Amino acid sequence: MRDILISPSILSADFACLGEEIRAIDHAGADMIHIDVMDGHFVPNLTFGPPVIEKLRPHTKKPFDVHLMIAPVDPFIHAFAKAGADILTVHPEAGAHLHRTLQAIRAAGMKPGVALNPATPASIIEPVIDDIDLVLVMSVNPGFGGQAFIESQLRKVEQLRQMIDRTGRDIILEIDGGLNAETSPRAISAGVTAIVAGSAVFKGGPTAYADNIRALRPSVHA
Ligand SMILES: O=C(CO)[C@H](O)[C@H](O)COP(=O)(O)O
Repeated sequence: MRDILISPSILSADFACLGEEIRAIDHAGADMIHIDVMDGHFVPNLTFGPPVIEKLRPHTKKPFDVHLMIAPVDPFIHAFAKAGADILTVHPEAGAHLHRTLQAIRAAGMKPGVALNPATPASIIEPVIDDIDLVLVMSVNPGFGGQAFIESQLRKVEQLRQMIDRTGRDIILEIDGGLNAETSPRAISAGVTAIVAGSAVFKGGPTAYADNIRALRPSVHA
């Protein structure tokens, strides 16, 4: 049985009190904090950048799992490292030099990750698999919380599970979009080791967060 990490997406948190929200999900059992950075160009939505992340950093010791939905990425890598990102995940669709970007993320002291849009094949990972610590399968088109899970992404998870197992390395296989108590066990059975969830964690307010996180982490034998 694999340990499953739960990484609540603060996209669904109350932006007026993000520090309190992060403390609440930390105490409720989150393993990482998933932070969605959107630029209104690579995706049709806007969130925030390094200055906000830097202000959030003192609110928890849990890793900041930062998903960049921005293009270009390279000019901002050092700003995210300085702000306190632990994992920095980028899209191959966002730039021409994925390998160079991943090297720069590691050189800046962070763990590099690659995110795959629903229409991007698993095979794009092959040439860089030795350079990454995380693969993020987007099970919705990125940009918004609360969308329906795209079933075809489970097949991609199975393909990536085999590719990762062949490396013998402990690469996190994460899925994001439409995860809830029904879809999460199926993603875990397909081979993910980390679940990102926004609306399913933040629904019901802080008193519900612990139960909501527990519901995403059933015991599944892999
Ligand atoms: O990256 C994202 C959108 O681009 C979000 O993390 C994701 O959609 C989570 O939201 P929900 O769990 O409500 O589907």
